[in-house]
Amino acid sequence: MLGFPNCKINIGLQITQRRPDGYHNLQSCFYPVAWSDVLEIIPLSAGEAPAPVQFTATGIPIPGNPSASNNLCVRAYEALRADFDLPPVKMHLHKIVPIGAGLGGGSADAALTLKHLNGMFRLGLSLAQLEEYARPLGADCAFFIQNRPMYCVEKGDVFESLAVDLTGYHIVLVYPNLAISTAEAYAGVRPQQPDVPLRTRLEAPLSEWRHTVHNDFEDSLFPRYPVLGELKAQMYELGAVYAAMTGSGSTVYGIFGAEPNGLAVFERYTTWQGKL
Ligand SMILES: C[C@](O)(CO)[C@H](O)COP(=O)(O)OP(=O)(O)OC[C@H]1O[C@@H](n2ccc(N)nc2=O)[C@H](O)[C@@H]1O
Ligand SMILES: Nc1ncnc2c1ncn2[C@@H]1O[C@H](COP(=O)(O)OP(=O)(O)OP(=O)(O)O)[C@@H](O)[C@H]1O
Repeated sequence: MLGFPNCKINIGLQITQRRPDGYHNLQSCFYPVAWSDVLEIIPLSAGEAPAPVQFTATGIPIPGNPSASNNLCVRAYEALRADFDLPPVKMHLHKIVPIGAGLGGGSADAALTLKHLNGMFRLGLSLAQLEEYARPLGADCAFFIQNRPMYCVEKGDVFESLAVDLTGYHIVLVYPNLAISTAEAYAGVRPQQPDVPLRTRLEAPLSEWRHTVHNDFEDSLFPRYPVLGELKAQMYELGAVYAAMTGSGSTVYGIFGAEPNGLAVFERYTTWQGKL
């Protein structure tokens, strides 16, 4: 089975509280974007399989993950195998979405692995049950089970509906070839309760977001990595209706009414553009 695990952006991100488990409570709109990896899962018969899962990867090298068994796709398989008599499989991941980029790419790979295994082997798991398997794999992972725009709270893995529809808008993403570790980014923030909840700000027209919808990680990361603020300013110079950094960085995105001219300013970086 072949699939295309897509990434996400965060539209606004308020970090409200440090939790006793070391994680942080947050409020954010998670929005799927079609920049994707490629994932293939093929069932094997027991005779052809020396190990339950044979994993290979190509494309962008996955840092800090030299052993295939650490890959989130393999961890997703193992999570299901703990509860089901899964046949052995061969998995190949072609990595395209930048890593340490605030795009949730690894979480997307893991979520699609859970969904494909559920379908291929008729495990009969509901979306809510798949989300339960996703949560321990990463705070972003459960979002990708339903993979639709949602207001995410707590660790980012509890969902509320939100009437934000950006269908038809054009998005440009720029990854400045700078990986930021999620844990390091969280260590630099000072959580606080916002004056106005993000939800209220997102319910106002998109044209107002520029002045109201904020990603709290920008406060600590923009001074440390000036390129991030420069990219955001360039998005507005090109005519973005809204621009921001996604998640814990380092990708910066701009939302435009139509495909903008002048994207050559980003040519030394890794970019992607398309329709929302
Ligand atoms: C920045 C976001 O992408 C926003 O969507 C997510 O909060 C990050 O989620 P993620 O990459 O799936 O995070 P995980 O792999 O679960 O956690 C990595 C590390 O980030 C920190 N972390 C993550 C999520 C969260 N709500 N609070 C945290 O403090 C913790 O130190 C954790 O050890
Ligand atoms: N399939 C995978 N894709 C990407 N990273 C993976 C994968 N499997 C395991 N990892 C590990 O996860 C780490 C990347 O996690 P990190 O959360 O920083 O990035 P991300 O998944 O690209 O998304 P984000 O920056 O939004 O959190 C890598 O250092 C790597 O060791």
